[in-house]
Amino acid sequence: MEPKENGNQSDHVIEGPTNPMVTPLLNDLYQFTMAYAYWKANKQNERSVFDLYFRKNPFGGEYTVFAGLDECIKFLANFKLTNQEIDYVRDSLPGSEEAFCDYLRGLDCSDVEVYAIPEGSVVFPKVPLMRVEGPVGVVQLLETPFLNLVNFASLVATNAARHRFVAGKSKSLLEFGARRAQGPDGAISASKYCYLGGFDATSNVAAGKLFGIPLRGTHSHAFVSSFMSTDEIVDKVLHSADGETTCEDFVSLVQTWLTKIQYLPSLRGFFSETNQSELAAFISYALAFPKAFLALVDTYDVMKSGIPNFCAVALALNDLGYKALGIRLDSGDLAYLSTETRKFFCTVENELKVPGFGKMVVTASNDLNEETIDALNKQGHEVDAFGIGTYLVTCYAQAALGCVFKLVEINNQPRIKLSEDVTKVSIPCKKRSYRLYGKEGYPLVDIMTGENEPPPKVGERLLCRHPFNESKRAYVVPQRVEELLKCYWRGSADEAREELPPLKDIRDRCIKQLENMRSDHMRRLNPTPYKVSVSAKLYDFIHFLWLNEAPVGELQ
Ligand SMILES: Nc1ncnc2c1ncn2[C@@H]1O[C@H](COP(=O)(O)OP(=O)(O)OP(=O)(O)O)[C@@H](O)[C@H]1O
Ligand SMILES: O=P(O)(O)OC[C@H]1O[C@H](OP(=O)(O)OP(=O)(O)O)[C@H](O)[C@@H]1O
Ligand SMILES: O=C(O)c1cccnc1
Ligand SMILES: [Mg+2]
Repeated sequence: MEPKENGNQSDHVIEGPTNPMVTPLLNDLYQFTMAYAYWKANKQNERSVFDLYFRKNPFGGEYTVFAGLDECIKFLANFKLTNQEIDYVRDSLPGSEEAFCDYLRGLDCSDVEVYAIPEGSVVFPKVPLMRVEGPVGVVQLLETPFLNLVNFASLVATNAARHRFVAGKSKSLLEFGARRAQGPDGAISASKYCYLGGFDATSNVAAGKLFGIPLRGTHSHAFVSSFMSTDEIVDKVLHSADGETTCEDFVSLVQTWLTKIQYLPSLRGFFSETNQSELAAFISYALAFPKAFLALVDTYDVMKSGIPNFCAVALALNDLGYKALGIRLDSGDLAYLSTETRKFFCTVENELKVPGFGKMVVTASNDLNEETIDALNKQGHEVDAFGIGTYLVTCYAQAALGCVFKLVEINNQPRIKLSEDVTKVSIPCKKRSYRLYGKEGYPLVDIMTGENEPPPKVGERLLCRHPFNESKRAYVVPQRVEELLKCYWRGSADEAREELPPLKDIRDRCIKQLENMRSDHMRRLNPTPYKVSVSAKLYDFIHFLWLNEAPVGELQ
């Protein structure tokens, strides 16, 4: 097939969502109830526009990472109810007419359009992340699945981005959450979106296979405590890295090194007998993975056993031309232990003249989160990599993002949802949104306009108004204008639309955008809110509609 007009369109079929449980029935009953009632009222084909957006940034921050779009498009492109599903819906709507089943049978997304902000973008409250337009009967059925696909994805991607922010660019961040995640989809989604939000790797093998995320891992305490003594090691042979020499008894070589370290002038008296079952475990791991030796050093005593044992094995490997990778700490005071470990490594490097030994990787894990990493930074530490599970993947600090899906127009008539709580009032109309950049290259403000208003122009002064607060407004002269909503679906996979980029590209976009935010929006304590605004025209219209729709009270 030839590429279509704009050249950035993909010709292939869009595969289904990652999770086969994502079907049209992954929905709230009321969406089907409404679909039936729309159909009964012969309204099902009325052209509707819905906005998907959130109202407040999570984790006490002032930014959010948008994620989940790719899965929404995959869902929509394959939206079709099976006969069994239709039978089940009919049985769930007592008294529904058989002809409704024919309607459901014919339902697909060939008359739906989706405009969205590119996945991996930094986004802000009230600005539509997605604008979904189409026959109200079918678009109503997209609400719950879309919210399900976007809410956790964006929340966990933001959580990952926040962990990255506090850890710093130079640290490796490993997602270790599969065992603690909320079920299988919680685990797979967390691995995918933590990578998107800036993690480097996952321990989750299925996620590695599904999404090409780099896999990383160490070993557990079970492996260490499964060994009793070095007598268990039967095959002690290890060939050198270049294959030219053979060490017949690697165990003895390690033991010789252990004695040497013990008597190093600056380590004399530092440790005496180390744990021999731990030593056996380390030697066995090294024999299995001589090119990638690492060790969990806190099973018995980090400084008196784990670290000396690890160094003895690493030095023996070094004799044979291998470079050990490093250690993992999983308990205790991680600031103190990582610093002591680094000192030990540097002493070995200097006294035994082993270049690079002091630079081995120290990985830390154990109930880590933004706060503990921040505390470690303040104390000073020597951790190079953080392995993070529970707090990251369960989004322990905030349970949900709270994205909503609101009707903003039907049959070309703008609609508004009023609320006592002004933050819950929806912004009506089919809109366009733009990000305006200032002189220093940072984004200054997002602005929403009516669909037919002329776009903001570079160098032209523009009034940006707070959507609900009359006194809050500012003139902006943008140095760059970026239209935020792009077309991701226009009825079929063959119509001109944005590509669904590979996960790695989405991650790169996310990292780049986060780096380009002004630092006061990003700081953890009392960050400055990013401004979200509407054009003067849209402001006036919102308030006109508000007055029109709100009944006037009568005092008695
Ligand atoms: N220097 C530090 N500053 C602040 N928090 C730390 C520091 N070192 C470790 N932590 C955190 O303190 C908590 C210690 O938890 P806890 O007392 O359960 O573990 P532990 O006793 O070290 O190990 P175990 O898992 O064997 O019980 C963890 O959340 C860990 O991330
Ligand atoms: O602490 P998290 O951030 O969730 O990271 C994952 C944890 O999983 C492992 O612990 P394990 O399952 O062996 O349990 P334990 O640490 O509670 O003993 C690992 O040793 C980490 O401590
Ligand atoms: O590879 C690891 O070290 C790991 C993986 C999952 C959970 N805890 C640790
Ligand atoms: Mg643990």
